[in-house]
Amino acid sequence: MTVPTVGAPAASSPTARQAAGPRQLWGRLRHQPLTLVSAIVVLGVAVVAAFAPLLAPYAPDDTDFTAVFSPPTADHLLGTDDLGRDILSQLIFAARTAMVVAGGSVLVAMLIGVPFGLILGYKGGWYDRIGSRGMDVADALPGIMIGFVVIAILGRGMLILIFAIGLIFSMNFARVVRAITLTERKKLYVESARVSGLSHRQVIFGQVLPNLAGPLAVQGAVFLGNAIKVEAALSFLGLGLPDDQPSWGGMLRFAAEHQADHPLMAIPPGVAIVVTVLAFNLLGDGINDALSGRRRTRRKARKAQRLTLAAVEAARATSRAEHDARVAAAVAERDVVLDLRGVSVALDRPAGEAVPLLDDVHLTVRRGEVLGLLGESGSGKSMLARATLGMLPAGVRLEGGRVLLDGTDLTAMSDKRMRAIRGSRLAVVFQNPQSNLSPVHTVGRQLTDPIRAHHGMSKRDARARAAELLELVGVDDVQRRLDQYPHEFSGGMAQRVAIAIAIAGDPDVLILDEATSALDVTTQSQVLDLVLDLRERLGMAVIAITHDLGVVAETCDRVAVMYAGQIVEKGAIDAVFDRPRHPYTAALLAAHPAIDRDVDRLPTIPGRVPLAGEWPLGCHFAGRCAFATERCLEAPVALTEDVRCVRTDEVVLEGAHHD
Ligand SMILES: Nc1ncnc2c1ncn2[C@@H]1O[C@H](COP(=O)(O)OP(=O)(O)OP(=O)(O)O)[C@@H](O)[C@H]1O
Repeated sequence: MTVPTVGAPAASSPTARQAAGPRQLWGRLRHQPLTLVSAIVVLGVAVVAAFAPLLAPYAPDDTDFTAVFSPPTADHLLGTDDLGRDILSQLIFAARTAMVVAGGSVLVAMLIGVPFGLILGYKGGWYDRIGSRGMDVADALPGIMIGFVVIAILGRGMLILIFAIGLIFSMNFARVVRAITLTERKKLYVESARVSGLSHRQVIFGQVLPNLAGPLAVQGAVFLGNAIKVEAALSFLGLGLPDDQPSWGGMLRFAAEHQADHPLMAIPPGVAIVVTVLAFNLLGDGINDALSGRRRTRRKARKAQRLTLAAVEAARATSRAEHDARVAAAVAERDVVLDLRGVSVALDRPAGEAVPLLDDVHLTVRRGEVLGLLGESGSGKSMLARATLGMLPAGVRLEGGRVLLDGTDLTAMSDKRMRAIRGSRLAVVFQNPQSNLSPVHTVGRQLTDPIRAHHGMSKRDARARAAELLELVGVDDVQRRLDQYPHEFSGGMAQRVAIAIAIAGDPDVLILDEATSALDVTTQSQVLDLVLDLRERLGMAVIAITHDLGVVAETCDRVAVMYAGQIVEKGAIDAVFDRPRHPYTAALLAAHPAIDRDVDRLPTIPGRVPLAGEWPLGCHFAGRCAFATERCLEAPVALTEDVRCVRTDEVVLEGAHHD
């Protein structure tokens, strides 16, 4: 059902839109003279349409038989037709018809197309496959034919015309919205919204839809022009509006009938159609360019970083030593809040076989402790977090094991109950501070939404609580900050806001998925200190997922080292870092620079982490790890490269292989 669009711009993506705040947008539009002229023309047509009875010298159906087919005169600036009706007045009233039909049909197209595209893009899978095939079929039909059919069935009239044109364009909107939603749903702010416990409806319409405002504005402008074209075409063919309603297409049809004797009559409606359609298209193009323009590079010099890395490390080391002793004693006393028992996760390949992504992971986290989940890229850290949150990606499923939160098995819970758990008892903060936040909502709105969802507070109380939370995470001037958008926050401040949103539901466990990796070292240190402070004040457990041994050493009480979907070693920080028992842990530690180690060249781990599906079956460290002498020899079979190592509570030796 697509109608070819003359010069239709590609819809700008929300990501591009994110780069432009309202002021930046206006700044860019000001430098696009063609867009400004188009906007003035569109505005002019809209004003003429709105005030047609005041502006037109005559009513559109006023006849003057003394001035039939009059050329332009002082009384009739554009002349008259065969009944002596004033052409200028008809043109002005026809502008009103054009704007009403165009606006109405774009509204109808959006009402049908936007929810359809949102659902296909957000749900994906079968919804998307079936819906997309439906859109393909609709695309194969010429749009104007759809108009003919609707009008043939329902008859002629303004509302029917609006519905027919809206139907023609609805699938264009659906296609654009679906494509953008497919990208948006993978973004971290959508994941954050889901983790914060919002329902699918709230996420789709509250989070994703506002991000489509830019592309929809562009599409809307272009399709307003196209709707005017289609209305004119149908009226020209005598299928649009009834003859007593003035329309540019109807005027053209009349002019065509009298073309031989009065060739100039076609000029006024023709020019009106061309100028208006062109203005809408250029306006759409201009908005698109302004939305997707690159953010101007800021030339502000960055403040010199006064603290050297060594000074930061030294300062932290002193406070850490005291802190560690205090926390270690407290943690040992505390009870287990999260218990992962034999969690296995697999990816279903279309061919049928299942590829393991997590293999029999056992992990416990105590109340108030900070557990570091360490491992190279692809080792399965994020997948473990997702399995814990019950948010596995499409095609990936839990194959076995249990996730116990305070003794309750989350894997047996319904989707609805899990949504209530996420954001209230389990929370997560992702890596990129800005991507954690929706670019089109104020920080206040992003904080109050989960607060209201979980605590059922009034708007006013939720705002007061949001202000408290911002203060808690160290944001100043909170009332002003609540009304600001994420792009007005620095990286560190945005991450504080993301943490405030995560702790809004007073979670028992906060997962930081590389939450400080994108920050500079000073800001990283401040955010980590904040997390340590919060866990002491709120008593929550923290799982810090990271590649960074420094972060683990400074922040965590215990560490679990992951490799190829398994935990290969876990234990207290001092034990694992000072006396690694698994060769992979030892290699990882050796590859990390240390301030007290003077080496020309750091050792590296040769090879690469095997991809999922390529994991070795046997233990490749047989006889080489400290643990082998203690436990592996107890294995019931002779230990060879093809034999899996025995698993124990504290150390699992399995398939770590790097050559
Ligand atoms: N959506 C997905 N579908 C299928 N496989 C996936 C998906 N996401 C990750 N994987 C696979 O699961 C394995 C573990 O990936 P995961 O993202 O958990 O690693 P990670 O340790 O968190 O890595 P990084 O530090 O780079 O985030 C990898 O082999 C990866 O290719």
